[in-house]
Amino acid sequence: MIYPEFELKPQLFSRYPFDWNKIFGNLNRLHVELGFGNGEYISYCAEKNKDINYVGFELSITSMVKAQRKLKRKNLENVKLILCDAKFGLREFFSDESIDKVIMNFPVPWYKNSQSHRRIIIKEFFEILSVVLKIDGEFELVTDQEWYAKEAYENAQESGKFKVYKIERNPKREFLTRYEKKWLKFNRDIFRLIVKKEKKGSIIRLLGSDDVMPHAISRISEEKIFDIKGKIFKDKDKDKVFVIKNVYKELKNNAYIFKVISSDRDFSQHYFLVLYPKDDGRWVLKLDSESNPYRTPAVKWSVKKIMEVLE
Ligand SMILES: C[S@@+](CC[C@H](N)C(=O)[O-])C[C@H]1O[C@@H](n2cnc3c(N)ncnc32)[C@H](O)[C@@H]1O
Repeated sequence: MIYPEFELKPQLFSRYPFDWNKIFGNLNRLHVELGFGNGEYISYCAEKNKDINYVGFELSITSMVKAQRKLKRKNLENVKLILCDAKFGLREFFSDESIDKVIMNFPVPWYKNSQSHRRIIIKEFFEILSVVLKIDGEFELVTDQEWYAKEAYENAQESGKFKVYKIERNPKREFLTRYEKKWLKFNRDIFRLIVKKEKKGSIIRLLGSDDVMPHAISRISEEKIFDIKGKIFKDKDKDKVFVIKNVYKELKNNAYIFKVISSDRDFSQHYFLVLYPKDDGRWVLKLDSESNPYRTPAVKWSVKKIMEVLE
């Protein structure tokens, strides 16, 4: 984090979704960019429209740093950037009907079938949009891949909640993103899809408003600790899964550390849990202080379940 005023760390919040009016300190409209890259587009828009608040999502730390430098140079106060999967963030951090516009410029298409689950514009994405966009709010997708625009078009149509406009080929855009310039140099066609929300849908969010730090206290059988390494746990409806990748013993503190990977539906996280003895003979299991996952149902369940298994 080089300029903390531009970066929001959502894991540090205890209530979801956020009150964006409070975060920005005004009641301005809200636009969201998914995959902002090096931040050219979001900083251009935010400088031009000071009366609109912008939130950007990105997965690349390098891009995040570059984008923050741009915002600093322009001294912008109407942008917050988040390092997080855009689909997860759109679902969890925005309340119903709070966003005026969502834009995605040149998403990674994930061509291969085996990677298609990573595509953002899958059916569930339009369900999320149908909840978080205001009525008449827009989603704009710009891509150099015609099939990708068509897939998004079909998914939006199928959802039945949007007015879906015809895909435009080589639309006139007042600002060209880095990838747009790159593809235009190679004489590639550019495709734009715009959809407007007409009806509200429904979604189930993972994060709630009581996200306390999960922890468990119990008597355990210490000899069971290393036996659970490599074990996979699935709940009965398979919404939550976790695996204990490794178990370490801390020499100094008589404590143990578990490296865990958990998944809630399509969202995975890595984190560490620490297990240490109390004076009364019981043990405490909780998130390690260095580890900051979202406290999703799978994370909470992993703490409870591991303690149960060790009892
Ligand atoms: C092809 S680049 C386009 C960057 C920029 N929008 C542009 O047009 O120049 C795609 C960007 O999306 C980001 N990205 C990919 N999947 C993402 C996800 N699930 N959530 C947030 N950002 C993502 C990548 O890190 C990358 O910076």
